[in-house]
Amino acid sequence: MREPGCIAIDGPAGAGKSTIGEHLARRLGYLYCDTGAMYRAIAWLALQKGIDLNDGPTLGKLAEQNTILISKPQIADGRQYTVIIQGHDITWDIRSTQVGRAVSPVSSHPQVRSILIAQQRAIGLQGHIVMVGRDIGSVVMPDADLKIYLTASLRERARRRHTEMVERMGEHNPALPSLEEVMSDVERRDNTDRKNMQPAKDAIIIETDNLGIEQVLDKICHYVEGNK
Ligand SMILES: Nc1ncnc2c1ncn2[C@@H]1O[C@H](COP(=O)(O)OP(=O)(O)O)[C@@H](O)[C@H]1O
Ligand SMILES: Nc1ccn([C@@H]2O[C@H](COP(=O)(O)OP(=O)(O)O)[C@@H](O)[C@H]2O)c(=O)n1
Repeated sequence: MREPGCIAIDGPAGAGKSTIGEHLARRLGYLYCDTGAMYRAIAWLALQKGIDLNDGPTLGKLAEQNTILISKPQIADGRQYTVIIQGHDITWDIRSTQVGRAVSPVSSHPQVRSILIAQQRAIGLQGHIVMVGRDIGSVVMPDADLKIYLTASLRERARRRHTEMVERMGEHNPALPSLEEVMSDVERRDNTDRKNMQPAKDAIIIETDNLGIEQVLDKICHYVEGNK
């Protein structure tokens, strides 16, 4: 079998898609594309412009009229990549709690999805890419050579997300949400995302509750080897 050209990694919030996806891309020398960052960028812009998050047509136009630039990190501050929209570096802004609460309603609109999915497909056609998100294996790149669906329990995913926030914001930051608040945010996002988050029928599902990052990576590399 030939080397996998496109590897799709899907799954719910906190399953490990971005971490595993970036490590895998680096190990294979592949491009890495985090499609969630694109939806988050549109959500951020919508919040900036005070656009109603239920207004699909206007949000679709916003996605159509604004280029999202995602490039290699120019700043060594722990970022995986740099996200720029309308000349603003919003790499960390898109990780805010506010954007986290807005992104699912924004991404639920077909007018937004059709624009971003077309852009994601164009990126995927470059080949030798690890693309992460919710619907990569099922919708964006249905012919992907390898489809992985990562998941974990809600509690574990909320714990991971909260730990990440403590590391980024500092444990005494007054803006730091509690683990319970993070868990309800993740659960709310799961519920809104559910429609667009069904694993592809040919996806390999990996439960990661009791697996460390390296163990998940090794599992996936085993499938990559098997795919060659
Ligand atoms: N298998 C794992 N075990 C423990 N922590 C993990 C695992 N996978 C990811 N993490 C950590 O959980 C947090 C969320 O992971 P991330 O890759 O951002 O998830 P997603 O992109 O699916 O939302 C990160 O801090 C990451 O280091
Ligand atoms: N391919 C994708 C990727 C993200 N999304 C949406 O964008 C949101 C943020 O995606 P993300 O990958 O950054 O979120 P995390 O899983 O990293 O928390 C998700 O909760 C979905 O609502 C989507 O609808 N389709």
